[in-house]
Amino acid sequence: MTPDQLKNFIKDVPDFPKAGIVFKDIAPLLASAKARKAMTAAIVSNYKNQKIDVVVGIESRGFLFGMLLAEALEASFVMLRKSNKLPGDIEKFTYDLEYGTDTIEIQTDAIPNGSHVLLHDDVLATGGTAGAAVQLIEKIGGKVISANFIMELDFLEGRKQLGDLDIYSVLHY
Ligand SMILES: O=P(O)(O)OC[C@H]1O[C@H](OP(=O)(O)OP(=O)(O)O)[C@H](O)[C@@H]1O
Ligand SMILES: Nc1ncnc2[nH]cnc12
Repeated sequence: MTPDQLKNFIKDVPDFPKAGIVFKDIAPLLASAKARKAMTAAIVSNYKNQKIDVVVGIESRGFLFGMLLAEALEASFVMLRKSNKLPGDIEKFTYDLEYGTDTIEIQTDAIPNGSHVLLHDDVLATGGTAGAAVQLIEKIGGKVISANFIMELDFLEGRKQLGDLDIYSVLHY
């Protein structure tokens, strides 16, 4: 499936969750086994020659394909969660969203020192979430080698929050 064909599985929902936001709903992509497989294959093929020890998925939509990618890449999977969800010692970071603020957390012992980490989320919008995620992962000893997204909202210039990090987004809007 080409990226243009995969775009048929992303539904635009105007004015959600706030007036003026066009929400990109991945529910049709999740519903189709064929589209899910094509999306996973597109991402995996981009990383086939790279050493990836850990896939970190961002709660909650980042967990969905994050786990499929970890499985396909035979990597570990680690959850980056919203506030007060993870037990034990944690690192946290508060950041701005396209529509509000949020805090993410990771367990301090989740990633062996120096591990090659692929960060995954469904959407790169303003880049606040992904930027916070990279800082948290590196603070606990991971080396983020690339960030990957199902889609990137180019007009919000989120990749500017990620410096010179390698970024691969399957779909662009
Ligand atoms: O680039 P940014 O502006 O930071 O926005 C991107 C983030 O926003 C959405 O998460 P949301 O907070 O809606 O949570 P969800 O995954 O639980 O639906 C999306 O899944 C990304 O994590
Ligand atoms: N417009 C959007 N659609 C879906 N998820 C998002 N996360 C941030 N902005 C979003």
